[in-house]
Amino acid sequence: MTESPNPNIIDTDTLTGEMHPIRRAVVSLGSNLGDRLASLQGAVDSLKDTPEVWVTDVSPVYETEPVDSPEDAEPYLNAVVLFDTTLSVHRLLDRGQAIEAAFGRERPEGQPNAPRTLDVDLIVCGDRRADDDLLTLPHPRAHERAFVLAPWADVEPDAEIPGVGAVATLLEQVGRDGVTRRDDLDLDGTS
Ligand SMILES: Nc1ncnc2c1ncn2[C@@H]1O[C@H](COP(=O)(O)OP(=O)(O)OP(=O)(O)O)[C@@H](O)[C@H]1O
Ligand SMILES: Nc1nc2c(c(=O)[nH]1)N=C(CO)CN2
Repeated sequence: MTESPNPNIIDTDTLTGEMHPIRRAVVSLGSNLGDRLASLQGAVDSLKDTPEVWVTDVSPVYETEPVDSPEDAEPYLNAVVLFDTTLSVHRLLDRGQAIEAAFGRERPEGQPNAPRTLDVDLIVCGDRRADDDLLTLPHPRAHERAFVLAPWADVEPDAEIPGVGAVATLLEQVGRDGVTRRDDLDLDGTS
């Protein structure tokens, strides 16, 4: 756990001049190609190295059956990362996509949910909502995905998806089929 800065700090987006209060954000990490654990750890380290991002919690790792994926898709490793940030939500999206690219993420045309070395999805950022060509917040499918809800509930049992509901309740509804906590695997959130 890292100390968060003064919660009253208000920072300024250098690009837009917008002011952003500090917000608590959650990203979901996924990998089902290559060295899956190394990619997730790389994403955690990259988030920790991001200015205006203060990582507070890294969830346990889950091995999960591919959802809505090609028939021959391999199992995923999934985890979530909680952090405080003064970045705008679009900057967070950009940062997530840059981290995906740095770990070899490819986007084969016409193949939704193709195997990927690394996926970084922004799940929530405080109670911020977005619905534009680039970004939907809260993430529109997080509430139905045990591979997001189970690791999130482990590190923040009273978490809420704003406008949707409590993560623990959503997880009860969705169930834990297809998700297995891998206590033999560990992400280092402290380095
Ligand atoms: N909350 C969000 N987090 C990440 N990407 C988002 C979000 N909302 C919209 N997007 C958009 O979704 C596009 C496709 O992202 P990506 O290819 O990672 O999807 P995916 O992870 O395969 O599928 P899914 O969105 O179902 O998790 C991105 O280019 C991005 O602009
Ligand atoms: N188990 C699992 N299934 C998925 C995942 C994922 O991270 N884990 N990501 C997807 C698109 O983001 C589609 N399906």
